[in-house]
Amino acid sequence: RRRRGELPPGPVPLPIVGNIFQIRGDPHKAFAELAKTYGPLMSLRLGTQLAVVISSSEVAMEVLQKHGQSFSNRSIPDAINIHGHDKVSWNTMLADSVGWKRIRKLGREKLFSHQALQQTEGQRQERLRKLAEHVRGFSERGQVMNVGEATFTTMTDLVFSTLFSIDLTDYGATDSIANKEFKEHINSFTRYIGVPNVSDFYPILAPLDLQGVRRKIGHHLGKLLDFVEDMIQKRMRERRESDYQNKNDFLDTLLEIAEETEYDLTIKEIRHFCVDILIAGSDTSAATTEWAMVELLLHPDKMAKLKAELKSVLGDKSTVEGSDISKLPYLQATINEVFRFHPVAPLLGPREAAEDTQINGYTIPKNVKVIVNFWAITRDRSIWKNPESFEPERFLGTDINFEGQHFELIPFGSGRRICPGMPLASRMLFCMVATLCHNFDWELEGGVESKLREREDVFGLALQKKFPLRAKPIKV
Ligand code: HEM
Repeated sequence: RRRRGELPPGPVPLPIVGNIFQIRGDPHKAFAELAKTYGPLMSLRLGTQLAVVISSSEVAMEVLQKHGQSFSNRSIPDAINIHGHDKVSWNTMLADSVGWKRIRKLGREKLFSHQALQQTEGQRQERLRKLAEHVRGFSERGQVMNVGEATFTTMTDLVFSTLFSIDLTDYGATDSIANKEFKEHINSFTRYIGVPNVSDFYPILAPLDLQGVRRKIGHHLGKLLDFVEDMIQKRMRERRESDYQNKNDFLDTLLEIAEETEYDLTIKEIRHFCVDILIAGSDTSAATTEWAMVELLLHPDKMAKLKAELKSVLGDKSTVEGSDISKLPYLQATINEVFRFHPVAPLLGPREAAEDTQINGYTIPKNVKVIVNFWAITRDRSIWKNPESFEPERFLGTDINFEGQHFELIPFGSGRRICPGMPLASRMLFCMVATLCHNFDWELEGGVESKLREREDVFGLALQKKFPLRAKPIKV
């Protein structure tokens, strides 16, 4: 029995800095190391701020599901408090606000439902066809290609075309300058969001923005907002023309909704909402695809099994559709294993306690930051045999999936705040990996040394590869 109000155990904090110096290197790894001593429910003091870190699937279920109501708000980094983004962003709005409930409903019913995704399937098929064509060019010239760059471009393109029906590589100027700039803004945004910020550890210093993180984020966010504003204004002009043909993309759906009264959606909200989707959807999906290709290239036996399955199900078809996925169990097992082995959001989206809550006899006080260390769960030996090796077979014959009910595999989070883009992300991921593996054999550039560095990553909003994957495609 514990005293009411007793905090979860944790390392003794030093005056002023708290436990900051015990979090060296990547935070997910440092938290997992500390949890070996202090357990799966641990308190840390980061500067003046108290945080609670969860490191087991059982406690994750308590927090995200059983007490989900109390932990549905996000902990908002100071750097986001710019351009009014924190007030209207899907990611930061309070879970009991009218705005957040409305945007979730809209996502569920109008954008990411099975029917809505069927409507935008054509857009994605076209992008996948282009990807296959692009890779074929390299195979015909016998050249090594930057697979990471191609997956990022295609994923951003897939998200972009689902939103705006525009091919990012053709947008704007005669070459792909817009594409490069766009990538640069998304990459920089996600990189700076991952930077430990003094303003978050000592909120009293936040107005000074000592590291300039808010200013830098503001620059990139501003560019993305301007970019989307152009899209919206252009589309609104087009929609006023009498012969306008509906493009059936997210933007048309959102503008239609804004014209109705049921959702009470404003153009400003649409602007921030589209930027949220571009940021949340591009890097995460692209990094996961790149990690999938890395592991398949490092494991030729798994690649051979996958190719055999694709050949037997798809035959001569060169692209894969959403409806094919259920017939491809080894592909599903491979993607599950990639989500486990390389979780691109290792700490999910940090939450904040809305009220004092009792978990396992300890008290998590109101307003405290709550971090679920999904990475620690993916390395938990009591759940996974040989967690340090890549084995899709571990998922064959099990009913474990990533949809938020199996707490040992929650790459998209769980509960009320689960990733709304999961149905789109998983479709894009399955189709892209299948397209790259079904149509080509691959040779990894470099020898053993390059193989060792293939798994090095960089922490940010998405856990990215440190060195882009380079390999030679060979047309089959
Ligand atoms: C592999 C791809 C992706 C991964 C691993 C991923 C992961 C996540 C995670 C872990 C969260 C926080 C969930 C939680 O707190 O429980 C999240 C939130 C979110 N994701 Fe994703 N995501 C992916 C792709 C996408 C895509 C494609 C979109 C949109 C098209 C998207 C839109 C969002 C949004 C808007 C939120 C904030 C939701 C809210 O706070 O209500 N994500 N995602």
